[in-house]
Order: sequence, then C-alpha cells, then structure tokens
Amino acid sequence: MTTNSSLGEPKKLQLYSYYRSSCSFRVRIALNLKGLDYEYKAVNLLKGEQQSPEFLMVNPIGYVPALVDGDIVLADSFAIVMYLEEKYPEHPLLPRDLEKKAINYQAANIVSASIQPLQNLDVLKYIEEKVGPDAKLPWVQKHISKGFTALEKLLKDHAGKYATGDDVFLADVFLAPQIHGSIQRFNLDMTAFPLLARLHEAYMQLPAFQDAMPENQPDFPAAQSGSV
Ligand SMILES: N[C@@H](CCC(=O)N[C@@H](CS)C(=O)NCC(=O)O)C(=O)O
Repeated sequence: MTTNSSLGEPKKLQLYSYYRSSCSFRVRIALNLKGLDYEYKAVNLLKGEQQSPEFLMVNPIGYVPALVDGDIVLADSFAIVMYLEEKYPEHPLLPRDLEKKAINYQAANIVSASIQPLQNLDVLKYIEEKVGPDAKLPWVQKHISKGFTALEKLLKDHAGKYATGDDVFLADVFLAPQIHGSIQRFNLDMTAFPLLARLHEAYMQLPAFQDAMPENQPDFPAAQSGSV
C-alpha cells in the first residue's frame, strides 16, 4: 500500500466524483464493496468544473471519475474498477468461470460503451442546441432501451439474485447506476425490462450500493434541478 512517507501511514484514496454521474457511481460501489475508505473530491459538472485547468491535470479528457492512489492517478471507471480489483482482492468482482467472466465484461461494456456515452452531458447539450430541448429525452430513452433489450437477452440464462448468479460481480457494479439513472433521471418505463427491474430492487437492498447512491453523496444538492 502507498504510504505517506513522513508519517508512515497509508495515504487515503481520493475519488473525483459528481453525485449524479453514473460513471462515478460505479466506482463508489466498487470502493464500498471492497471496503475501501476514500476522500470524496466533488467536481460539479453543471458548473463545468471538469474543464478547469486543475481537473484537466488529473484527467485530460475532462470526465469524472478519477482516482488517486498515492502516486497513481487513474481515470475511466472501467480502468479504475479493474485496478481496484487487482490491487484489493476483497470481494472479487470477477467470477472464476470463464464464460461468466466474459458475460460480466460484456454487460459492463454495453453500459459503459454502448449506452452511457449517448447520454453524456456534452451529447445532450449538443442535441438541445442543434435539434431542440424536446429531442433530448426521446434520444436518451431510445438508446437506453436498445442497450437494455440486449442486456435482458444476454443475462436471461445467467442471472440469479444478481446479474450473473447469486453473487455481486462487475456486471452489477455497472448495471445498478445505469438502471437507477434511467428510472430517476430519464423516466424510463421498465415494464419491457423485467429482469433489470428485478435486479434494481435487489441492488437497492445492498448497503454498498445504497451508500453509493447520488442522494448519499456530500455534493448532493438540497434541492435538485431535475434537468437531464
Ligand atoms: N468512459 C468514461 C466516461 C466518463 C464520463 O463520460 N463521465 C461523465 C459523467 S458519467 C462526465 O464526466 N461528463 C462530463 C461532460 O460530459 O462534460 C468512464 O467510464 O469513466
């Protein structure tokens, strides 16, 4: 473990996060599952703090989350979660079974590569400006539904209590924030996605997931704007 050389004490992990960011939410869940204490460094995306010179030194692409572990600075939730998985073996996030492991990678990547980028702040701003404010929600719902339809098919023969069995793995870490945000922020009707709706209920019972929820973060505003 990285130490603070003057005191010989382990340095606390630092997480650059925004309460409502689903990508940050994934890393918060992984940190909680692994029982890792961390300092929360809030980056207000609506105020554009992700583009500040200070934050661009941490992550040159200007997105949260980013993790600082001593001298190691990492960005991108998938890279961060895999780093945590290798460094901190408590609560393994990958099953040993090769097929199940591959399904976990696939589900996580459907969320992180084929759904979330299409609902990112920059994309929604662009649609708002070029097409119109009313186009945002149908756009997001269409792309989430496409991903959720695929996830329902992918997971139907693998799911147990959670996405790939009765233990919480990587797929769950990525699915929970996406489902939560789709319901809360994007008003998605989950009727067509019964498996994902059931997983959502199961995630809501878990302390590691509850503690990572947007409303339990230090930068959660008292009154929310409700914008997408
Ligand atoms: N692939 C990256 C995506 C990061 C990302 O898109 N973060 C969003 C929040 S979930 C963000 O910072 N958006 C700011 C913006 O669009 O300006 C990851 O998984 O960490």
